[in-house]
Amino acid sequence: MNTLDTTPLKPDYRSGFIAIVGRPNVGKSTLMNHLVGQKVSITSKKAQTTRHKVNGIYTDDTAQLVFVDTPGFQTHHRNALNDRLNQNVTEAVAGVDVVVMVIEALRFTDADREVLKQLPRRVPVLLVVNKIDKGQAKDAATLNAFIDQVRTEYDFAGVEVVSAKHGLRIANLIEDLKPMLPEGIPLYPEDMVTDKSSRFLAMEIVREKLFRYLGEELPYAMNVEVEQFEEEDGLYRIYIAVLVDKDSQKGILIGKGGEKLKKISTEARLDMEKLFDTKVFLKVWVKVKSGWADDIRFLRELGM
Ligand SMILES: Nc1nc2c(ncn2[C@@H]2O[C@H](COP(=O)(O)OP(=O)(O)OP(=O)(O)O)[C@@H](O)[C@H]2O)c(=O)[nH]1
Repeated sequence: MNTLDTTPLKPDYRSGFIAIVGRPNVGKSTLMNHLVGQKVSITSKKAQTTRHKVNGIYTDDTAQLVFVDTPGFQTHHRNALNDRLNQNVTEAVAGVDVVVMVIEALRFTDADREVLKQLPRRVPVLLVVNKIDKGQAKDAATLNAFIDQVRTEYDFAGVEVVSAKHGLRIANLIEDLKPMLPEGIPLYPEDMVTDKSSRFLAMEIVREKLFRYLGEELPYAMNVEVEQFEEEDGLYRIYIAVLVDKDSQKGILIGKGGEKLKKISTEARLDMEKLFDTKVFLKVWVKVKSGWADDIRFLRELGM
């Protein structure tokens, strides 16, 4: 924490908060992971994997960019959980210095328009066109025509094109963002990439595995809770419960002979060992909690 005190005040140093918004699956988490150079948010091929906002922090000699990752918008699956997800988007955006609106190249939909509608007019919005590595988007004329079209939808402060997955033009994006931030000292220690606890990151890793290994709908009916997290002689002991709605879901998650749950736990443990740079003992088990997604009080207990 000393870093804050010892950081010399550089002239023109910039620092501030940036919200990354966009409809589900446009690549917000992938982008943030590249921006901060470490896996702090989770990614998945399925939509809506980001439930908590995660702060990713990028620091260099001239600026500190603090990213707030927001959950995607959810238009189907209406329940109390999704109402809170949408509420979180507006909350996360209030009070930031810049909004990064991520869209997919050559694909601008009503869901994107919905996101734009939620943005406060007084905050500058940088349009980031992601997935430029894909198909027709590689053709500059096609991409430019698409961008011109999207620019008619909103008064964007600027436009950048990237491929988050391949780390293309991420440095350009960082340079675009710097002058959009106010002058000021670093808000966090320079070596910090996230203000989320190890506990939170452990939970996110397990959630990512659930999305990766279960069918389309199932993970939406699940949540993950860290029951115990202990550090002892360089070993992390982590006990994680997966909460499901029904017995049948429990069966699917555990799999034949416990195989699926074992695979999920093993992969999660390996990711955690890499992230925490230490040995991890991980136990994941399944609990049935009927109707949890509609129980607001329960969501609060989970910190949502
Ligand atoms: N081809 C290509 N795929 C990408 C790119 N960026 C992200 N993806 C893929 O798009 C999918 C969704 O990425 P995420 O980062 O999880 O998207 P998200 O916007 O955070 O999604 P939610 O959490 O649902 O809001 C994943 O399969 C990524 O690998 C890109 O630049 N190019």
